[in-house]
Amino acid sequence: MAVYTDVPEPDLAAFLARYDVGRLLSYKGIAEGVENSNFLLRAEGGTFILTLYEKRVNRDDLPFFIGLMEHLAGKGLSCPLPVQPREGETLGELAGRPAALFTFLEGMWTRRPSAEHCRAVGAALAGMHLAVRDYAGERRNALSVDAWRGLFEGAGPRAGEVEEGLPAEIEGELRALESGWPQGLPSGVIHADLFPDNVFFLSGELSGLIDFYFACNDILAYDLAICLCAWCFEQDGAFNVTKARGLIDGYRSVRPLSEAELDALPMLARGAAMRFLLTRLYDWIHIPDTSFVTKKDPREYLRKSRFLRQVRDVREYGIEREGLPA
Ligand SMILES: Nc1ncnc2c1ncn2[C@@H]1O[C@H](COP(=O)(O)OP(=O)(O)OP(=O)(O)O)[C@@H](O)[C@H]1O
Ligand SMILES: N[C@@H](CCO)C(=O)O
Repeated sequence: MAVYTDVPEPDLAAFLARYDVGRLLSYKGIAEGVENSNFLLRAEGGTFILTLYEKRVNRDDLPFFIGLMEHLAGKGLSCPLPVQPREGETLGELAGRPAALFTFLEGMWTRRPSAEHCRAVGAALAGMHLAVRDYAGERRNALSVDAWRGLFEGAGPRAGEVEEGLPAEIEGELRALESGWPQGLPSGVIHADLFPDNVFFLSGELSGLIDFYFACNDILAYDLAICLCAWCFEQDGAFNVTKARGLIDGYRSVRPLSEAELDALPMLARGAAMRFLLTRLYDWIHIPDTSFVTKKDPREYLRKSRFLRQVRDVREYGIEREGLPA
């Protein structure tokens, strides 16, 4: 479970005294998530999420993330809004860690996304891409194509323990990605981790997006490619074209994709599968089995990568291109 840092009640009460939220009524750790410690907190002034930023999040990036959520909420996008203290910085310190308080977002994430969920996610992602066009913050994507080889080397020879022949297979795919990675496509701030557990639905409607802690500047269509990987495969590994069509058409209903973006999508999707294969592989090898963090299976993304490597044209995702038959 993701509560790495214990928070003694007197420390929390002192932290909360900076805010206009009244007295602390209760708080409990949230088991989900792996990066940070999150607490559900009830105070006289309402229900909030308290986040303590753990080691894997770079302190210098926090103003970018917090500013981004403030910007998005200011544009009417439903996401956690950092609560402003009466005075001082939004980002405080609690139990020796950087900490901030956020508004609570109603809803639940869906474990069984439908094509309609995918359409809603596509539209919300495009809405985010439009909303961040005038966000001044910038953050390099430390997990983009130029970082994958380092991650792979960091996994080391033990990658072969996950599956025989895996190092050679990754090496071949990395070369293809490094030489064929698209250039010059529209870029901006992307979410970069918009998996089902980061999208809330309420009564069938999308109620908000959370977890902006991988957000960075990169190719906009790469964000859509990440969603394609995360939302459009069934649990048995089969690709679902109806979901892919929903996702991409949902996106295009808000922000049209250029021909160049459509052409690039198959390569971007291969890259997305590689990114999550490699980060999962790295954790699989380096996080001890005794850790309380549930490690995610890299083989899921290996299977997705294998499928996505066969795709030659975006129409194989079930969508139509203007002027071209599907
Ligand atoms: N603003 C919010 N409103 C309601 N629930 C929230 C909010 N923020 C976080 N949560 C809850 O906390 C959980 C963990 O949050 P989050 O995904 O941001 O953590 P994380 O450690 O960064 O996770 P990840 O491993 O996905 O990077 C969510 O699944 C959700 O249940
Ligand atoms: N969404 C990532 C975890 C990091 O947030 C994964 O499934 O590998």
